[in-house]
Amino acid sequence: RLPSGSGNFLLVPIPEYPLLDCVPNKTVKIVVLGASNVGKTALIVRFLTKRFIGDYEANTGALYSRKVTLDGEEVSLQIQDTPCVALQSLKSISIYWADGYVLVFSITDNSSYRTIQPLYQHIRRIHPSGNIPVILVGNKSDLLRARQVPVDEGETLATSLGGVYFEASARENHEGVHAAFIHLCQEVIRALGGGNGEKRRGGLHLARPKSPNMQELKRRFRQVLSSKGKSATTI
Ligand SMILES: Nc1nc2c(ncn2[C@@H]2O[C@H](COP(=O)(O)OP(=O)(O)OP(=O)(O)O)[C@@H](O)[C@H]2O)c(=O)[nH]1
Repeated sequence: RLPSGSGNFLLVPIPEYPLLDCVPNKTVKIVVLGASNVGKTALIVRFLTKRFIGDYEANTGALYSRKVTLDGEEVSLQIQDTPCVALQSLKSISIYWADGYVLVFSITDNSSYRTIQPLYQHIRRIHPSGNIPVILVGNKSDLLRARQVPVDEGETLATSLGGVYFEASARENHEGVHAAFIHLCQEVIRALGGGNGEKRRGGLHLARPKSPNMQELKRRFRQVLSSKGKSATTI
């Protein structure tokens, strides 16, 4: 369990905003999926607290709820951590509920990379008609000597899933993790506010360019990155 005497470990559970405190009609729901031990919980905690938690209680499938500011808009973000990936057990986890998915593998574990494709197929089955926003995260990028999955394989896989690939280290830094989650949130907002039909929700009116193009997306992404020091989270 928790090693004693280390100031680097988060010893208290992360408090959640009560769901009632959510920003009305502006909720982004994200599920984090991947094989066991790839760092799903560590990534979520790093994103929400900027801290790395080492060893801690087993992942029980916590739901984290936070307010974040995206492009000047306050949004309630709900992130579901999932304890395992056995496809049959996914049915019992509320992944149907999600607006977007973070698919995580560890760059040091080829088998975790191979779980991504079947996981994605499962997501497609439950969202057959929609372009459901997905990102692929290769975690543990600090363990370069133990790398089993080359960067280009991550990129190729992400492209085939229709998403973007991020390498990150929940252990070493906040930036890559932050960039990945913020990118997904923006994709979700675009999908919810746009007209893909399946996921449009009544009452959700988020500012978005009428015809988003790559230049505009890059500009907004740079904006988020340059303000990262000010923290996009409200915790
Ligand atoms: N070196 C390194 N270790 C990491 C990183 N992220 C997580 N870990 C370690 O990997 C182990 C697994 O991390 P978790 O966050 O529990 O992984 P998980 O995917 O939530 O695991 P499950 O609860 O089994 O689903 C822990 O010992 C973490 O300290 C990372 O970026 N680099």
